[in-house]
Amino acid sequence: MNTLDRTLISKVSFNITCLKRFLCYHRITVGNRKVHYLPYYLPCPQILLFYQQPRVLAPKRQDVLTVTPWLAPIIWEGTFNSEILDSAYRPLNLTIGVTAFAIGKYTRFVGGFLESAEKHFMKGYWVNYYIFTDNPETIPDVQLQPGRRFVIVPIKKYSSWQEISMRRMEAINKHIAETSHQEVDYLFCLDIDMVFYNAWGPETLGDTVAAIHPGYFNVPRSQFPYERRSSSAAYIPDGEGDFYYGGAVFGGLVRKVYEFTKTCHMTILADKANGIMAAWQEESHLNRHFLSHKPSKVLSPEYLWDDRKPKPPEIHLIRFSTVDKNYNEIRG
Ligand SMILES: CC(=O)N[C@H]1[C@@H](OP(=O)(O)OP(=O)(O)OC[C@H]2O[C@@H](n3ccc(=O)[nH]c3=O)[C@H](O)[C@@H]2O)O[C@H](CO)[C@H](O)[C@@H]1O
Ligand SMILES: [Mn+2]
Repeated sequence: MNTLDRTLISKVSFNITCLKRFLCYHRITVGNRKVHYLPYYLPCPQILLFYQQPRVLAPKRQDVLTVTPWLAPIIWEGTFNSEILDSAYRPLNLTIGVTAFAIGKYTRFVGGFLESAEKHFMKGYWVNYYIFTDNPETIPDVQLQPGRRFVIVPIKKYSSWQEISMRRMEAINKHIAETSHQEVDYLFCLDIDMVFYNAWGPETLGDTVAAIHPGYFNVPRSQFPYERRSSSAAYIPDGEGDFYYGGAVFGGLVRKVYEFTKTCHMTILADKANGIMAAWQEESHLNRHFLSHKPSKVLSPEYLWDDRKPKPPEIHLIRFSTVDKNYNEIRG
């Protein structure tokens, strides 16, 4: 038996255990030109999945809005099948980046954030964590799963918490331009005072992704804390607005996040030149931007919850949530 045959046979015995494969035959000629057919299996390009039929007249969720008026999906537990999504996204070999800032006392959140992300965030995908900090020595050494990488990005500390929060747009934008555009396909920009409790997977991937703030998913837009002064570049007049998005979660294709952070940084600088700071800093600018540049995917408050809030019946699964903290102590 020649080497080719041997490889083929070992392939057969390997693949026989794997059900989701195509059975094929290899045509080989041996010595006296006699034709043999050896069976072997190829990875099936369209893996057969068995799942419940989606029913046109039986939507999975009737208690919540699952699509925006501009036809972007709003992601809620029960509306998607992770297996189908994984079978579409896994073969793409994507790398997902995460930026999170740990400046001053916020370094204390890094351990809980990373440990929980290792359990729940984009399991089975390549992941790069970019932790921006003014104090690299205090960042704990968290054991990462294979295929996941941790990068410390040294950054200076601004004096006020408002400035620290707003300057994230500038720092992320610069980092994409210099480094991460070559390293990741998608990028999520997240607050660090948060913990993952449940799976965050490929259902969150989209060109531009925003998350509905947990404090305002059930109130009329007149009560959204948008910037209401017309002198600000983040101004949104009464009677306008879709959702109130949180500043703690946004993302998308890395080049879209580049464009988005660039615009927000520019509008923040325009306000600064006019001696004004928006009501909720960069979150106000983010909301202004997403009003005229609608996100292509919207994450429900499952993806941006707050530990201090009781869980209402519409929230079936809390995935990522703000940990309780003493604002006076930590920002002081
Ligand atoms: C849930 C949510 O949507 N949160 C937003 C909200 O308040 P938050 O109360 O969530 O803001 P925050 O105190 O968590 O600050 C935002 C983030 O900036 C970083 N940081 C801040 C201060 C500091 O001293 N060191 C430091 O590292 C850290 O990554 C933190 O998570 O409004 C902020 C702007 O006012 C941001 O838009 C937050 O994303
Ligand atoms: Mn926060």
